[in-house]
Amino acid sequence: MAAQAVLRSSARARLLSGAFCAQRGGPALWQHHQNQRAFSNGKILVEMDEATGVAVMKMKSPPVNSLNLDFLTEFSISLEKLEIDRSCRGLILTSAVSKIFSAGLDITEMSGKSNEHYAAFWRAVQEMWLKLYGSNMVTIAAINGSSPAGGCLMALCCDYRIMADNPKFAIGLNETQLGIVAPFWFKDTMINTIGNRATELSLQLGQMYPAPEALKFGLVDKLVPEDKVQSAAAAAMSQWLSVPDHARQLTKSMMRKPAIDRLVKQREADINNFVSFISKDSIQKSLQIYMDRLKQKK
Ligand SMILES: CCCCCCCCCCCCC/C=C/C(=O)SCCNC(=O)CCNC(=O)[C@H](O)C(C)(C)COP(=O)(O)OP(=O)(O)OC[C@H]1O[C@@H](n2cnc3c(N)ncnc32)[C@H](O)[C@@H]1OP(=O)(O)O
Repeated sequence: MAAQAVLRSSARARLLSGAFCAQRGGPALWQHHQNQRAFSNGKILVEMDEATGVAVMKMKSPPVNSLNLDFLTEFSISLEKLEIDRSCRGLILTSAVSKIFSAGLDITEMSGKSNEHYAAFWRAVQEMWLKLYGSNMVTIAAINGSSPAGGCLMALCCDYRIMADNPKFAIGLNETQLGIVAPFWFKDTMINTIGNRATELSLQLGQMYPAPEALKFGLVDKLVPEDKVQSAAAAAMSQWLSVPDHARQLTKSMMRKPAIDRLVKQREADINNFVSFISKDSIQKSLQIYMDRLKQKK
């Protein structure tokens, strides 16, 4: 719990000092309506049911909910706001963009930018992972669309994953297909979910799994019809919330702390690795080819 406590207190200090807020022009405030509360800060909408203590976080950054620096900053602020709210016990993470959960890291943030920008971007990716993977809340991903790479990572950070039963929606860590490499903490998160051998296959091949295959691999826990994803997530949430918080939280921490501590210890080295890797000409070329292909498929 120590690393978690450090993380939580440093994030809280930043939040309260307004470091994020100054950049974004102030924190979004809760709007109250009967026993519902909501706030939105542009790319993310959070609705909280005060009766159940469950918040639904909807990513709404069209066209594909790609994770750019602004999005990641808003995501971390929103998550921290819920984390410090004692009345919030559970979080359902989903998308407000049709057919897409999240397209993963925004490739344009990793192309043609300065090393300072790459470092700031990577720190924000780390922050998102540390907060979501280390959350004390029950976290459930309601995966209502495709979810490659960083999108898959977000889902894997949650305690439970429910996906729309549509073979057109795929999920996986496909980094090698872009000519890049999933860092050790992406790998650890996947190993902790589906095991070593399945992760090795999956990562080397950069495999994207259509929903039914993702279920077979244990990458998601349950498939339901597309229009039942939210209600199934709410039902699963009430089951998870029936477990006493303190026991569940300590168990979660016991399972995840080694991975979290590993990144916390090597955070700066990991940023330096990312910057020197991503700024290589050969890597920039691979990303350019991948982006060109994405645009050509239209
Ligand atoms: C010892 C080892 C050392 C190693 C050191 C390691 C260091 C670390 C290395 C780096 C690690 C980086 C980790 C990266 C993680 C990532 O998340 S990379 C991103 C991966 N994402 C993808 O591959 C998704 C690509 N997108 C798609 O497959 C499809 O777009 C979609 C999500 C399935 C949606 O399809 P569709 O609805 O048909 O929409 P499109 O027309 O394809 O897209 C709409 C527009 O959005 C743009 N776009 C899509 N995805 C992204 C993205 N990820 N980033 C930025 N932009 C994206 C797309 O180009 C379209 O744009 P326009 O043409 O301008 O409309």
